[in-house]
Amino acid sequence: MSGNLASEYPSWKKLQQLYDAEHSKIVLKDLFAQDPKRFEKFSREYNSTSGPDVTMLVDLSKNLITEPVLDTLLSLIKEAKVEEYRDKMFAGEHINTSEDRAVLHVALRNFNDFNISESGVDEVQSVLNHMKEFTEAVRSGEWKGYTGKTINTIVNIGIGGSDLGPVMVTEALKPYSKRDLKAHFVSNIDGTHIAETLRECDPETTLFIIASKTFTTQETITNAETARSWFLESAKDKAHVAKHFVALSTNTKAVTAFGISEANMFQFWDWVGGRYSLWSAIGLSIALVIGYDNFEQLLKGAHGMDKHFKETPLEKNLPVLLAAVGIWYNDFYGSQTLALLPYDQYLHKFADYFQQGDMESNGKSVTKNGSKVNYQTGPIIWGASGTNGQHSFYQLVHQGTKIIPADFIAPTTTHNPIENSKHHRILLSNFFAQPEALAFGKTEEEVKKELGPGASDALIKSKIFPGNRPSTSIMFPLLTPATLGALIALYEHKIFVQGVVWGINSFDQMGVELGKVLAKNILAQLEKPSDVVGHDSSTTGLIHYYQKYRKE
Ligand SMILES: O=P(O)(O)OC[C@H]1O[C@H](O)[C@@H](O)[C@@H](O)[C@@H]1O
Repeated sequence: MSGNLASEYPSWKKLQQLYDAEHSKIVLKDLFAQDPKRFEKFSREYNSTSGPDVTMLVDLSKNLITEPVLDTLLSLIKEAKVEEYRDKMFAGEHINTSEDRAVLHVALRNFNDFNISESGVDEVQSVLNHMKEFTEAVRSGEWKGYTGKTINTIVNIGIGGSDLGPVMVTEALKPYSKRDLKAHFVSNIDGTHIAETLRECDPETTLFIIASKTFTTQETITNAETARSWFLESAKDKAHVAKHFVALSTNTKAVTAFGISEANMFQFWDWVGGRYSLWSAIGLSIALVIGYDNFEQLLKGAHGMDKHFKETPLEKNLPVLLAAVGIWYNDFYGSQTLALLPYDQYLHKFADYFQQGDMESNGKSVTKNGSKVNYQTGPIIWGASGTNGQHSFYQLVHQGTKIIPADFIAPTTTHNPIENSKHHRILLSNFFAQPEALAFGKTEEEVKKELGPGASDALIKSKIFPGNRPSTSIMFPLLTPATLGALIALYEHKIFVQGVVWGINSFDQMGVELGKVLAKNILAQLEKPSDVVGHDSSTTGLIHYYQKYRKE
């Protein structure tokens, strides 16, 4: 994050030479045949050294790497001063230079371990205490709605980082949830989202959580106002809002102007980036659903990974290793994407979550110094939970023209061992089989043997799997709150490492601004065709079409 161009580091040049000279010889089938210890060499086991026990296996051996390649990637990471920038982050230095802010999501899950001095860090525990007290009051039924009934429904209204984390984690940790507390998440400005949600809510028993770091986001404020009007249609008296609306924000002024008292506001700080905020007050819906103690386990699991990232040498450091292989594909093989493929239904929102986490962080094309990069930065993140993806897009991953690096993620044990864990055994056999098929493929000879004499050449060719398609496999015993915390932190730090190497600022999001400004301008012109000025003919034509056919 020095702002240097990655392509100027000596190791970058060496990697290019290695790629040019070696990549056609990096054939997984041969590498495994030549080295019976390849798995031992390229897999790492993580065991937490603080907080709850978390173990995880990260197997990098099915990646298109050799020891010289990995060593050079690690040298690149050293040359980019990743360790120095990591320590700056943990020390609270303002590494988000464009916004002059510290980047301290790690302080939200620190529990007084690392010494971090930045204003607000000393308030973290008191907000956690407030969250604990509040969640316990709601979950126990002690917190009553305006007619004296207990709360049985929560609606988190937020978007981007104020939505995706809570959605992903509450889904992932459903086995720990209070099943009689229904949770909804409203994000989209499309009125359908709030309208359909409100249809399932009773104003007497619903708690609205307005989650917005800035408390100015158009979608969230509009949805919150709609929810308040809907609520007041029944409750009538504005004084009842206090029992049914709470806010999670850094903006006290805007929260109180909305009508939510400071007592019902859960604070966080400008050094918490939206896409890194599930660990903050933004996690209130998570704590309500899974209980405060489980929420704390999530934080502690993440802290264990923070410690690992901060204290482990590069060659054993999991976020560093994931970042290294990602750079190899992204910048030398020319891969455009990374697929996240959890073989766990509870993680079905994991790829959606890291779409924002990774793409909003590293979707940049100028360095911190303002130089245009001459290499690829953040990958396109996508994915689906197994085995659904297999019956959808895996065809292209196996036999298409692109190289699609993929992370396969699975627990050894399921929360739902129904039918004697039969489902889980089938699921995991797919989890093991897919990376194997990707890596080793199926040769023409094998296809011919299978089809027998007389098979047409075209049929034979269509059944060949080229193989040599890379993947990383991540396993852990069970998807517990602490394990999930560690898994999320693993990817957060991977993103950090890559951002530092690419010299970009992973912690601003200037790219979301332009469209917002244009939409504001257009909103003021929607009334009549003569108001539509200052646009290209396409935009004008589209707005005119809307004006002609709309019915309101
Ligand atoms: O929490 P807020 O302030 O409503 O922001 C919601 C989202 O807005 C923008 O899209 C970006 O800034 C995101 O990073 C952020 O998560």
